[in-house]
Amino acid sequence: MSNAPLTLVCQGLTKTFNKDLPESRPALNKVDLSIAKGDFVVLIGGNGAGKSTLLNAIAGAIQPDQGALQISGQNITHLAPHKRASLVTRVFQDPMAGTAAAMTIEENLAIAERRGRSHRARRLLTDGRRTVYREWLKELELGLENRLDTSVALLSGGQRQALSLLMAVVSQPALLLLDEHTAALDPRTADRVMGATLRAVSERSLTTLMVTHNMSQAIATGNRLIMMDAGRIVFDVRDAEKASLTTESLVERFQIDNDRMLLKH
Ligand SMILES: Nc1ncnc2c1ncn2[C@@H]1O[C@H](COP(=O)(O)OP(=O)(O)OP(=O)(O)O)[C@@H](O)[C@H]1O
Repeated sequence: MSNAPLTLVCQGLTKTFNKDLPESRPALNKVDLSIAKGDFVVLIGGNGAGKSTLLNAIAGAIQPDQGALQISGQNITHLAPHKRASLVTRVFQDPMAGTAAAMTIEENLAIAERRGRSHRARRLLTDGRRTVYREWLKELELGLENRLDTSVALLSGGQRQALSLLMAVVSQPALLLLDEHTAALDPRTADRVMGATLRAVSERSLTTLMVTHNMSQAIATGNRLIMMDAGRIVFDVRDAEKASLTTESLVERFQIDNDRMLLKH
C-alpha cells in the first residue's frame, strides 16, 4: 500500500434499487474502497456490476442506502452534488453531457474554472484568462486554441469530449471520475482523448477513478485496477502486479465472456 494520504474513502456503501421487487439485488453491496492521493485507478466489471452506481454515489447523483463517503477527509455522504462540485468532477460517456452547447468554448471554460464557487462566469473573461485558456486548449492538441469564441454546438463529438475533459480538470478537483469517457468515440479520436487525459492527469497530479469496458485500456492505464461483480469489489491489484496483467490472464481468471470487455479499442 502507498503511504500517500487518502483522497477517497468509501465505507460499507450499499444501494439497492426497487427494493420491493423480489428479484432485486444490491447494485452496491457493502463496498469498502480507499483511493490514495495521486492514484490512477481503473475500474472494470461486466454489465450491471455496479460501476456506474459507485460513480453516481461518489458524485452525489444517488444517495446510498447505507455507508459513508469521504473526500480529502471531508464527510460528503449527504452533501448535495453541486456542493461537492469543487471536490469531485466527472466526464461522462456522452460528449453532449459535459458542455453547454449554446455557449462558446471560452464561456464553458470560465464556468468550469469557477466550479463550486459563486462568481458569474462572464466577469472572468479578461484577456489574461483568454491567454490561459489558449494554453490549456493547446494541451488537447486539437487546434481549439484559436477558436475561443466558437459555439460548442459546432464542435465534433471528439472535440466536445476533449473540452469536457478540460472542464473537469481545470478546477483542480480532489478526485476526477471518468465514466467510459472514450467509449462513444471512434478509435482514433478515442486515442487522442485518452492521450489528452493522461497528460492532464499527470500535469495536474490528479487522483483519478476511470471506468472502462476496454480491457487493453484497463491494463495499459493507471497504477491500480479494481474489478466489480454483483455490487462488490472482487479483484484489486496495483503497481507491479497490475503491470504484469494480460488480457488473457484476466479473461481466464474471471471467465470473462463479455464481448465489449474484450474489445481491443
Ligand atoms: N436508476 C436505476 N434504477 C434501477 N436500477 C438501477 C438503476 N441504476 C442501476 N440500476 C441497476 O443496478 C445494477 C448495477 O448497475 P450499474 O449501472 O451500476 O452497472 P454497471 O457496472 O455500470 O454496468 P454497465 O457496464 O452495463 O454500465 C444493475 O442491476 C442495474 O440494472
